[in-house]
Amino acid sequence: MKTRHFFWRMIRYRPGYYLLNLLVWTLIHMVPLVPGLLTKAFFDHLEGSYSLPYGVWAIAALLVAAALGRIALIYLGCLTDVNVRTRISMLLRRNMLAHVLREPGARAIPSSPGEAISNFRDDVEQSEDAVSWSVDMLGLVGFVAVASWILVSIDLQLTVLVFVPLILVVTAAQIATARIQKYRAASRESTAKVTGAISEMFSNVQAIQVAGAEKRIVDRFVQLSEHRRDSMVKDKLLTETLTSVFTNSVNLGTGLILVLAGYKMRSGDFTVGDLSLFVYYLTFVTQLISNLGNFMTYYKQMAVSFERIKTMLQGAPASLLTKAAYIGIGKRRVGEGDGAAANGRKSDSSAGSIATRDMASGDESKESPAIMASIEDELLIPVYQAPPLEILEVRGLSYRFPETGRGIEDIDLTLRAGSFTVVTGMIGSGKTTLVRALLGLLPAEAGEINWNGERVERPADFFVPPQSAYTAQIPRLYSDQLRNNILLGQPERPGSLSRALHAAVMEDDIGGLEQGLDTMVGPRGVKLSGGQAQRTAAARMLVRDAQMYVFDDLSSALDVETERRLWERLFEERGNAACLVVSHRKAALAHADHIIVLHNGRIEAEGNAEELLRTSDSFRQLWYGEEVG
Ligand SMILES: Nc1ncnc2c1ncn2[C@@H]1O[C@H](COP(=O)(O)OP(=O)(O)OP(=O)(O)O)[C@@H](O)[C@H]1O
Repeated sequence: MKTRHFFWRMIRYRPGYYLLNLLVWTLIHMVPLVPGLLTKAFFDHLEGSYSLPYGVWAIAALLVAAALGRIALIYLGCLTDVNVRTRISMLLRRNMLAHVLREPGARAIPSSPGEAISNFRDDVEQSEDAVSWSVDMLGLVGFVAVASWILVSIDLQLTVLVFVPLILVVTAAQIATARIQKYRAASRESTAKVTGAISEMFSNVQAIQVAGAEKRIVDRFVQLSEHRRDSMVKDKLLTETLTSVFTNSVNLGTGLILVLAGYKMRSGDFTVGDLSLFVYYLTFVTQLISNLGNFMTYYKQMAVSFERIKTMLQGAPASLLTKAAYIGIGKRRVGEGDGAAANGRKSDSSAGSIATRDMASGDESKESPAIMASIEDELLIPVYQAPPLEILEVRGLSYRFPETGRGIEDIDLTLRAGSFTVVTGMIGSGKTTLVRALLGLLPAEAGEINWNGERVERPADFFVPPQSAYTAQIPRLYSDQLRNNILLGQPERPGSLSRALHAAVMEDDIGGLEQGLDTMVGPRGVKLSGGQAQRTAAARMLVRDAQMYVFDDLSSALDVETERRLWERLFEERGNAACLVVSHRKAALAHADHIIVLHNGRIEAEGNAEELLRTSDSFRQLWYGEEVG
């Protein structure tokens, strides 16, 4: 999609609001035609070349009325402009957010969170600015057309001189266009780097302190800020230089006209009223030129922002940015996820076909009313309930990180209901990548996943409760009560929370917290230990009754005894659910029906612990290495 299509689609989102804004601002820019003519009539009356029908006071009253009318219109224009701006920026941000939430979780944004914030904030604002400035054009061009016609009928030669600066300025702006884009891209990029560095610093304060790296980090921050200052100054300087070119070329034109008008007045061809009209209209022509320049600048800057936003989409069609959607203001319109679309998905889903569900959940490029849904509707997919798990088969699963070329290759895996499978291997052998690719948190490059023989087309949508639940290697807690961190919006069913807490071996920890489950935890609350955080994440997983539980190195922060209790309890409580566990600890390996040993992203050996101790060197190293360690 080209920038102009993006621009056009933003306008088309709420055409009524845009047209109203256009109308109001066209009137605002056209109204000054009236005081110009009134002023001319006034001076011509004084000079005696024209007689006013209702006298000088009527002119004064009309001038005041025109000024008041314009003030009222400008007030209205501010309201309509805010309405258009808000809707456009909310739509862009909403669609960007919906896209981020639909991307494979582990690669939802291609950059740092700080850079993503800059995309959400600055780049959206830039796009909104360009649309907002476009509404001035019609009124200003209309003003110039009517004013030109009036001025040409008075004096052709002088009128032409009004437009010479205009042509000069447009040419200058066109020449400077390439540079504006370059400087704007550089300044946006350097801003993103600074915000990225701030977010990294804030999230790694402890690591920086223990490494004694404060000075190095601050030096790097200063360097990035310096670079940003440099590129911002260039960007601003060029923008301001262009603005001054716009304004001053017209001022020069005004001077020329005044000189020429002086000669003409001496010869009696030109009245004081004519001069007042020329001078009055010229001010507004100046405004047109600088606004035209502003609009061109904003448009070019928007082109840069659009490119940056597109990189955030990671190859998804840019049309999804401007896809009509409900933004929470006013009434939902047809095709904006009025609930019917979501219900449609639900009923398709309840038919139980994994393939049907996939079609309904949508390919972004096939725009149909069914996918024109609000974020909530789009994310309401997990209502799907697959038939009870009998067998999950993974064939040829592959994923490589583009940055390092490392990952997993050609993985085959079978999980049966009630089974306990452990994935093990040395550090960096691909264990986490395997579970993430299986769950759709990374976009698998090849491979097939079948649930009871039926193909799972979109693992990211499918592998959520009640099909599966997952605990990541590094659990994230929110600044909220412990209870809410575990339930995460799920309604509390009688006994479910206490069962999950028991299975996750958390009762003693809860007893030790002054406010128990109501204790605030997370970044702004009580700091839990690594093991407590991991078990909170396990409880969060276990409170969701799932048919498959996936643990990524759950026990890495647990002592041996707690870990042993955890696996034992899990064994008792899991019912017929299948467990897929990433671990190299004996407590987990000893429970396993089946163990998969990964090496450099490939399956090196598999079997139970006894078999592997006989056949696999790597496995022996892992098994005995723990004892040595
Ligand atoms: N975000 C990433 N970008 C690029 N390469 C990555 C990324 N994450 C992991 N890798 C690489 O992919 C390979 C597999 O990593 P993975 O995290 O799956 O290993 P692992 O077996 O889970 O390791 P660990 O035991 O340390 O958790 C490693 O070589 C790693 O360097």
